[in-house]
Amino acid sequence: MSDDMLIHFSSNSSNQSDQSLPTKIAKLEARMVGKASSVPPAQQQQQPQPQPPQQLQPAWPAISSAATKFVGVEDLAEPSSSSDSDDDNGGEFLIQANTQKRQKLKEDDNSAFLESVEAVADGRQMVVETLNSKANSDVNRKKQGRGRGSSVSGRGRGSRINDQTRSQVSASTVSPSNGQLENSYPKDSRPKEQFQNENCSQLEEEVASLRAKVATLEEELRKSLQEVSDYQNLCRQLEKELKDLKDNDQQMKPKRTKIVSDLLISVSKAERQEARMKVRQDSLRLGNVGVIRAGTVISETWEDGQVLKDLNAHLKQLLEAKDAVERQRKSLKKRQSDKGDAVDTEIGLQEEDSLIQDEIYRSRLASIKREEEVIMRERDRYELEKGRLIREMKRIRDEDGSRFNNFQILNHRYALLNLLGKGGFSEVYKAYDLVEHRYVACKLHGLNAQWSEEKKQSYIRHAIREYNIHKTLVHHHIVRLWDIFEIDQNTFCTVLEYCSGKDLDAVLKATPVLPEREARIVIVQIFQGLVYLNKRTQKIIHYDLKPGNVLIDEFGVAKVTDFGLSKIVEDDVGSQGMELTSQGAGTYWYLPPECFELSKTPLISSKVDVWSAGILFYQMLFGRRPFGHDQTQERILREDTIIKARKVEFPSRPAVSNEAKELIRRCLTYNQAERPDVLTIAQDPYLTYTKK
Ligand SMILES: Nc1ncnc2c1ncn2[C@@H]1O[C@H](COP(=O)(O)OP(=O)(O)OP(=O)(O)O)[C@@H](O)[C@H]1O
Repeated sequence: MSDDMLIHFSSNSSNQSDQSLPTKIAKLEARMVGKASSVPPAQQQQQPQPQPPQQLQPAWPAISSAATKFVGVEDLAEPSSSSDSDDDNGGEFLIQANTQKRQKLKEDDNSAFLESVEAVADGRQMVVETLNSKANSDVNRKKQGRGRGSSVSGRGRGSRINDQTRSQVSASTVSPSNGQLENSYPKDSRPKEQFQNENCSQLEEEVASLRAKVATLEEELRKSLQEVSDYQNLCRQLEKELKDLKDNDQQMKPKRTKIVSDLLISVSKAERQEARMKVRQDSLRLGNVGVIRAGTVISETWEDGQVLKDLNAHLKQLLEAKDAVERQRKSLKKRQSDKGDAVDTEIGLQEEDSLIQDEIYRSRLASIKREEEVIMRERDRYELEKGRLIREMKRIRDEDGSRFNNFQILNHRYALLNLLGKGGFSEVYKAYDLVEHRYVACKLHGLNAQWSEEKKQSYIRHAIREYNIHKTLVHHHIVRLWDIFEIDQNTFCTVLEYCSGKDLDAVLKATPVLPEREARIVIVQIFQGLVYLNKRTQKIIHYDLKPGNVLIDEFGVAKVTDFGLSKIVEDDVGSQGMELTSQGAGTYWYLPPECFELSKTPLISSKVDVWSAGILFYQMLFGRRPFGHDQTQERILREDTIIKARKVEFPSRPAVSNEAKELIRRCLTYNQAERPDVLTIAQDPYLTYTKK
């Protein structure tokens, strides 16, 4: 690291330095120890041999040589004959040379003056170089002492010092504009020796400051190295801690899983207890299932609870009161007509009495009616509660009868909690995924042990097909399917995204009519899911859209589920649609007329889902289905109810916007060819929201 840093420093400085610095340093070193310059032999040959002072050439050529060099300050690094031949007494030679030069100056003022200054500068330069060379050799010695000497770094620093010094020399001596002396060193007023000494001390100061900088940098480097080593130690320590934590985590995993599932189980047990307690309390108010025995046949019947009994008794009383008042009113009218032949004055009085009496009866009847309405509303509310109670009783009974009710952990990861509900061939449990740490819905598909092997295989094929379709669907308004696995020979499980709210069927049972605004946002979400199904490369017809297959979570997000009857639209399907091979399946109130076509195999498309969505929307708005609402599936089929469903009628109440009605009309277009498909109807302005 320290070497890198040094190389870095030196490479930076060498960018600005002259390239001949090693040569110069070598020369300076040679001067200092009195040896020959270490420049390459070829270069040495061209240079004049050093001469003893008494044999020194007259100053003029030496000065002129120095002056030639000084003119090009950037060329200072080039070896000159005078500087090359200088030893440690070089300063002295220059003093001599300058003395001669002063004489010459008198003869030639301008040129000689300039040359003199240049020679002085050259002398300074040499002193600088000598000092720098010393500084460099100090630094190098230090580095070599640490076994990390680098000629590159030594050169870099030296060259930088030289560059700085050179630029100072040039700046202080010659004006770049006119080449005239700026006279920071007066040529005649001070003796040369003093001048040299001043320069020397100045340069020594610089060298000292540079040494101080080097020392600071070395100190910083030492600190950085210490920091690096500290960080490395810290890293090693943290790595070890992380590894320990991971090992610990691995060891703790089964324990943690056990704690989580135990907690979940105790919460679920508490919920089960609470649910049963609530059912018991509600049964007292709302009713219970009783058993009727008729000979050997035992059947179940519903017995209303006290609240409903009281309400019904109250209603009966009101009815009796109403009958009584009406009877009184009738007899009053009869009396009036019987006394029609009385005297005029009496008639006047009696008429007024009769009118008042009649008004009393009328008023009483109106008040009974009002009371009756209140009680009826209350009874309806209790009836809905009763419906909920009956469903909850059924769920509890199914849970108690389920073989999965004892909190098993399936597939080593899904902790089964409480039963959500039971469908035709499946039980859906709320469960907790101990790997992904989220709630899921585990749908347990049970094959009837009595079924033939062929039927079992067909059911499994069907479920795998559903899984393969469903697992590829990833959309906010479609319930995700996470997993599928076998439990035993007759049971397998699909793992679904858990929706914390209710299904739309339960919502509509609790509140059969939704305000238009709420119904609209539900249908919009359903259509968004349908659009997704129809924008995929492999288009899908859901085929079983009904309130029970729309789940609404606690935040009000609606999601389409149950792809058990869905169809993949193959690429080669014509514009009319694909053949319906599973005719008869589905929920008839929600299927379009083409699905009941018997004369030929019906062709179906996404327009089936458009029809079903239209029925759903109608039901949310008006509290009933538009076709065959009170009929059974069997009767719908027998009476061709849907085949006859040519036109949709709207009740006058509740009031619903024309846009909503128009959307329903479009969805329930009888003729399949004229009915818009999913992508077309999704463009309906009613199904899009824009900022007003
Ligand atoms: N992903 C889920 N999240 C939460 N509850 C669910 C989920 N899937 C189903 N349920 C609930 O489980 C119960 C049973 O669901 P299932 O789909 O088996 O019923 P179904 O639609 O009545 O039956 P079938 O599929 O035979 O028509 C329903 O009450 C439903 O609301």
